[in-house]
Amino acid sequence: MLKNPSTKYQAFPAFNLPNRQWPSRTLTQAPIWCSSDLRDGNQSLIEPMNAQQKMRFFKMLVAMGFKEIEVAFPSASQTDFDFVRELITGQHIPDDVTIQVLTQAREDLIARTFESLRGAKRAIVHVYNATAPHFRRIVFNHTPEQTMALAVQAATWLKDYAAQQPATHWRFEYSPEVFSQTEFRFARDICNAVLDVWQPTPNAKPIINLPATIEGSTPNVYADQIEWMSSQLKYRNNVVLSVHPHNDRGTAVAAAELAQMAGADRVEGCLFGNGERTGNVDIITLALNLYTQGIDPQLDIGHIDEIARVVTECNQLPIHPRHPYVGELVHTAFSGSHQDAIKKGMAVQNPNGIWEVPYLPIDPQDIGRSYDAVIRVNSQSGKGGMSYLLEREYGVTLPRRWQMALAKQVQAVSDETGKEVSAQAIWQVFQARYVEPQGPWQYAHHTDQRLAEGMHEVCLVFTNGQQAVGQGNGVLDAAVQAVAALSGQTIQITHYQECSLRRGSDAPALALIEIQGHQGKTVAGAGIDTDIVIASIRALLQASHQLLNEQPPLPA
Ligand SMILES: CC(=O)SCCNC(=O)CCNC(=O)[C@H](O)C(C)(C)COP(=O)(O)OP(=O)(O)OC[C@H]1O[C@@H](n2cnc3c(N)ncnc32)[C@H](O)[C@@H]1OP(=O)(O)O
Ligand SMILES: CC(C)C(=O)C(=O)O
Ligand SMILES: [Mg+2]
Repeated sequence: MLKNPSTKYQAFPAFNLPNRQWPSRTLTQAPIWCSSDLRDGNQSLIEPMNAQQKMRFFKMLVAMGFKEIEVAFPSASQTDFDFVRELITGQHIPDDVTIQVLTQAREDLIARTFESLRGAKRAIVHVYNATAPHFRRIVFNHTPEQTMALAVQAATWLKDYAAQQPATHWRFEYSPEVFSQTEFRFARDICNAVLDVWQPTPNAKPIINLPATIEGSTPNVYADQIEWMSSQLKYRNNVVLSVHPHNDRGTAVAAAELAQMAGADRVEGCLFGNGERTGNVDIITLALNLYTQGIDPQLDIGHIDEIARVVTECNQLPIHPRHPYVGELVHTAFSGSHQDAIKKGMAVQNPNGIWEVPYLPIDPQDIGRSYDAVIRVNSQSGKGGMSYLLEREYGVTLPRRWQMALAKQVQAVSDETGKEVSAQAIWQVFQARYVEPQGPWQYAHHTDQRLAEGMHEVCLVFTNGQQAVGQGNGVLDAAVQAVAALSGQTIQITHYQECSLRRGSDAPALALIEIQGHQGKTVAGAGIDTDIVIASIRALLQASHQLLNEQPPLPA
C-alpha cells in the first residue's frame, strides 16, 4: 500500500494564461532539430561512447539530415575534448551542419570549451545554470540575484572568448536549467538579461533553450510556459526559441508537440528517447508523428531498423519492443479482429492513395520495414490472420468456409502449445487436414481416353492396385464418376479452385475441391502436383475420403 502522498508531494501549480493560443493551433512544419545524443544521451549511458562510437553516431546523424548536433561537453573529459578536435581537424563537419557543445557557467570550463573549438567554421556554444528555487537554495546556495549575475557573467564570458576566435561563426545558446520549475518572471528576466549581453542579430540568432530538465507537470502547463515566454522574450524575432523536454512523467513527446504549437522553433532531444533517467524527448517519434500527419519531418528515417541498430550498438541499450514506430512488435497484430481489419485494409489499399489500413498508423514500408511482421498468429488470432499468412507465404487464398474450418484447427494447436504459430505450421495443419491422403485411394497414375468430342473415359489406378473407371465430359468429371462408382455415392463438385503455390522452386499447382455427397454433406479436399489435372484428381480423392471418413462437413 502506498503512503499518503499529500504531505510529501505537491501538485504542480497551474499556469494562468487566459488567452492562450496553442490549443487551437496545429503543427504544420518540422522544427529545427538538434540531436543531443552525443551529449545529453551520452552522459546518461552506463558506459559513455568511445571516440569510434561517437564518430559513427555523428556520421549517422549527419546522414539523417540533422543540421545542429550537440556533440560533446568538451570540458568534461579528454575523450569529449579530443572528439571535438577530431571533428574539426579531420574535417568531418559538412558545411551545412553546425556542431554545438555544452559548458557550465564557469570560466575555466568555458575557456577549455573554446579551446576545443579552435578552427571550427561554425559552432554553437551552449551555457547553462540552474535557475529553479530549490536548485538555487540546495545546489548553489545562491540568491536570485546571484543566479542572475552568474548567467550574465557566463553570457559575457562567451562573448569575450568568441571575440578571441573571430574566424569562427559563433552562435550562443543559454539554458536556464530546470526552467519549467523556475518562477516564470524570474526565468523571463534571466533570459532577457542574457540576451541583452548578446545583442541578437538576424545573422547569428542566439538560442534560448527552455528545458523541462525534470518533467514535473502535464504537457499543457509546459505549453503555457512556452507560449508566455515566447511573448515575453526581448529581441524575439532574432531569437530561436528551443525546448528540451525530459520524459520523467512519460509525456515528453506531448510536451514537445504542444510547446511547438505554443511557439517553440526548435527541439533538442535524442533518438528513441535515450537520455538522463527516463530520457530526453524522442526525436524519431516526434518526426514520425509529423510524417503521419502528412508533414515532411526533414529527417531521413526511411531505414529505421538501420538507425536503431547503430543507436543500440553505440548506446549499448535495447529498444523496447513496444517503442513507437521502431519496436519489434509495433506493426504486428496478433488479435483476430485486428488481423481481419488489417487484411481487408491491405487488400483495398490504393498504393498511391491516402493510407487507411486499419490499426496501422504508418505504412511499415515507409520506414524500411516489410509487411512480414504485420500479422502473426497465436491463440488470440482468428481466420483473418491465419489466411493472411497462407496468402502471403504460399499464395493460397482459401474460400471463407475453409478459413473457418482451418482456423479452429490452428487455434487448437496454439492453445495446446501456448505459442505463436508460424505460416509454415499453419501450412502443415492445412496439409494434414486437406492434402495428405486419409483413405485407401492413393493416387498412383491414371489414363485418359477420348471417346468422342468432349467425352472422356478415365481410369484411376491407386497405389494399392485398385482401379476405378468413369466417363464424363472432361477428365475431372470422368474422375468424379469413377470415384462415385467406387464409393457407391452420388458425388457433385460444388466448388473448384486452382492456384500456383508460391513456395517451392517448381511452383507446383494446388487444387481445392468441395464435393457434395448424399444427404447434401459438403466436404473439401486439396491436391498438390506439378500437373494441375493430377492435383485436381488428388484433391477429389482426398475430399472423397472425408466423405467416407465421416469428417465434419465444412461450415455453411
Ligand atoms: C541537465 C544537464 O544535463 S546539465 C549537464 C550535466 N552534464 C554533466 O555534468 C556531464 C559533464 N560534467 C562533468 O564531467 C563535471 O561535472 C565537470 C567536469 C563539468 C565539472 O566537474 P567538477 O568541477 O568536479 O564539478 P562537479 O560537477 O562535481 O560540481 C558541481 C559544481 O559546479 C557547480 N555547478 C553546477 N552546474 C553549474 C553551472 N551550470 N554553472 C556553474 N556552476 C555549476 C555546482 O554548484 C558545484 O559547485 P561547488 O563545487 O562549489 O559545490
Ligand atoms: C543542459 C540542459 C539543457 C539540460 O540538459 C537539461 O536541462 O535537461
Ligand atoms: Mg537534458
